[in-house]
Amino acid sequence: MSVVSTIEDKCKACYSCVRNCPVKAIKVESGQSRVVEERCISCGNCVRVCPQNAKQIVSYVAETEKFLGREKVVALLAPSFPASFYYLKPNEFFESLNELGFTDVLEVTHGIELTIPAYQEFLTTNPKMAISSFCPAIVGMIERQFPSLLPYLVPVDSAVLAAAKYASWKYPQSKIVFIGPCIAKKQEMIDFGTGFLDSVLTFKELKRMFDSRGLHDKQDRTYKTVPEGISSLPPLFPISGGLARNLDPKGILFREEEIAVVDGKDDSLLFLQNLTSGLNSGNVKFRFVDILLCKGCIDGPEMDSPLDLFSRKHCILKYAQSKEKDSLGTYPLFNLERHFTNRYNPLPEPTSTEIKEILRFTNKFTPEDELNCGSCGYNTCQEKAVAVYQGLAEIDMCLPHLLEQSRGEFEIYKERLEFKKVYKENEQFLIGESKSTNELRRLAVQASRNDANVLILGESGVGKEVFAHFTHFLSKRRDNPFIGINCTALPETLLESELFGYEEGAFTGAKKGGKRGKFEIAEGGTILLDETGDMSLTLQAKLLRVLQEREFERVGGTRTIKLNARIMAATNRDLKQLVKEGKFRADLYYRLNVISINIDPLRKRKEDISPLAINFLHKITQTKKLSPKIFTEEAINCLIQYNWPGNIRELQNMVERLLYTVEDNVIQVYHLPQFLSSVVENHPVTEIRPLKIAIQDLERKMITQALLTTGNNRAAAANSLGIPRATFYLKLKEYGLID
Ligand SMILES: Nc1ncnc2c1ncn2[C@@H]1O[C@H](COP(=O)(O)OP(=O)(O)OP(=O)(O)O)[C@@H](O)[C@H]1O
Repeated sequence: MSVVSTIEDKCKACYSCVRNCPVKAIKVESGQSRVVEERCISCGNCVRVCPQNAKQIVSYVAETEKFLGREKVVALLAPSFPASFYYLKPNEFFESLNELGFTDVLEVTHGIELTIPAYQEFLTTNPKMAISSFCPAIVGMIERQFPSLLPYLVPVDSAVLAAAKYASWKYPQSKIVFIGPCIAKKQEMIDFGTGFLDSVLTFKELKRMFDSRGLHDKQDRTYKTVPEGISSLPPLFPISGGLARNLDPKGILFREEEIAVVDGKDDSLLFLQNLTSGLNSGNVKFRFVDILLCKGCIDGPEMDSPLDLFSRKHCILKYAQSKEKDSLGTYPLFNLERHFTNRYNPLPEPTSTEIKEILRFTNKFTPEDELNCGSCGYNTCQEKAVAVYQGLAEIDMCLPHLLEQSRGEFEIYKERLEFKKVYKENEQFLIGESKSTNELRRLAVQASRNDANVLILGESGVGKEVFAHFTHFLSKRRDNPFIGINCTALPETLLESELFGYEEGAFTGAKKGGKRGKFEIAEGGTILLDETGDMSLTLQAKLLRVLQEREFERVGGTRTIKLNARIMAATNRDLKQLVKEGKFRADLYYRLNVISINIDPLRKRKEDISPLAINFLHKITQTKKLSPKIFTEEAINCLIQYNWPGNIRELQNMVERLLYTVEDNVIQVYHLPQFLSSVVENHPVTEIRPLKIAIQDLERKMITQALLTTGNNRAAAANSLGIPRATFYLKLKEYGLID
């Protein structure tokens, strides 16, 4: 259970908590920051810095109020109280506690007296360095981030736990309530305090309780006698270095230069990092490290004091002067032994390629683009990219990027329009880095310089239409329409009227005033006859005439219309074979085949897979307004290894599916469907998995094999599989093999 949580309505995603969390325990999800329990050390920095008060700490106030006034209750008082309740004299403060229902007051300083001998013994018997374990946030940090330092933590109870043991012994049948400035003590109670501590209140919570009973107004009251539990040891340890002074006031255990006094979250973190590497290289000379995550307990997150640190320290010293004793009291023997747990659970580290990929999402392509402004809560753009990879940050949480997006959308649009005619812009049509795609680019540029007919061959989904479109955009026809028409999708007569148009009354159901056909609509532009191989022989003859004469008539019309469109044709069928079989006119074939382009299947140009997948990820994310994601290198590897029978279309559909189904920022191998991940993992065929999925896999394989063996003849493929053509089409759609 985490002692800190977020009040969702209040969190406004300012990332203050992200910025101030020393252990990366804040995760931003859907614009809300939440505490990651396993990583949190309960230091309370997020509570302290949240401008919206959106972080709340677990409260035991209600529970405590239930036993106050009804049972014997001991207030176990942290020694920093004079700096928080500076406006009350100690006796007035004790009196207020008494009026609230506390029957006894016992100072945590007793815990110091109890633990000092154990610390001294540890230091005397252990020649190695020792790190104080009083600060629960530091212990939490070492357990989670610096496991190699665990053996150096002094295995002795904290002063609070020792004092709680003493209080339980001294006041049997009483409830023990620790009151202090620390949030991590709440976690310490949950983890170790069972049987000794019944509640933990913070100074802030206590003040609210005082307020509700009007106890702050009652000053100048005197406690009848000094409470029995008041220790006479000067309580110096809420001040940085105080423990070391309490521990070895005469400098017997260690020399001044052998003590490291460290405080504050940034210094502590840096110190522990340096200490870890120093120990590795044998460069550490300290005997004792007195370390606190805050700048002393007087800087605790729940001090609730307007005084500056110097004044707080002054309050403590003043109170300490009222204590005269410099020798320790005598106490019964308690078992103060303590164990620590290795909670180290490192987050995955991205490769530099993965970091680059994440940075691209917020338009950071070069080191100069990385502003390192810190507005996302991370010191550098690279750090933030790592957090994205680790699932702690969201890809688009970049203020300059969001500003640029909203401010610059219009400008960018304008700019794009201006660039429309420039080759560079059009180049984006054809994504891919393979030799084969580069060659396609070259051929497109070449083809764009003339008006010759183009025949584009290649398996289904390889990008034949994309190529045609690209060539059109490079040509001088670019400002006129590019019209694609699928010749298999329509029955013969409908296709004819779609291509040639029709006159009014040409057939039953013909529109009034007739209709322009694609040849007319494409005026000045380009027309792509897709799947030409499936055209009927009658239509082939009509098409041949158009290509020869460059003129045509509408269906039912007599007026001759000049063709002013460039003709391109595409097919996934083997046209030469169809010619041999008498299914495709040889003369039409030669007419179309002036420029012939053969596009390789995706499995033969693997270098294209990664850029294509990444490009689809970006495009689909933007157009469908989905949350951005990246692939791990291993996941991309799986995509590369697979042979993509449905080619680029299949890849595109797969990326879209993953964007919908994967909730994390990063698409990992285990998110991929089995037929993709197994390429890399090499699962045995005998592997037991859900039957439905196994059947789907097999079905998919059979379909792609049928397409391969029939030379992409869908009717023949359906026939060989023994299923109706309509069902076959549905299956192709289901497996992303057609749109
Ligand atoms: N080089 C490429 N860059 C970006 N996207 C591409 C590329 N090639 C193909 N695509 C995408 O893949 C899908 C299929 O492409 P296209 O329709 O051009 O293939 P095709 O070979 O004409 O298919 P079919 O034979 O089934 O008509 C489209 O969504 C297209 O945007």
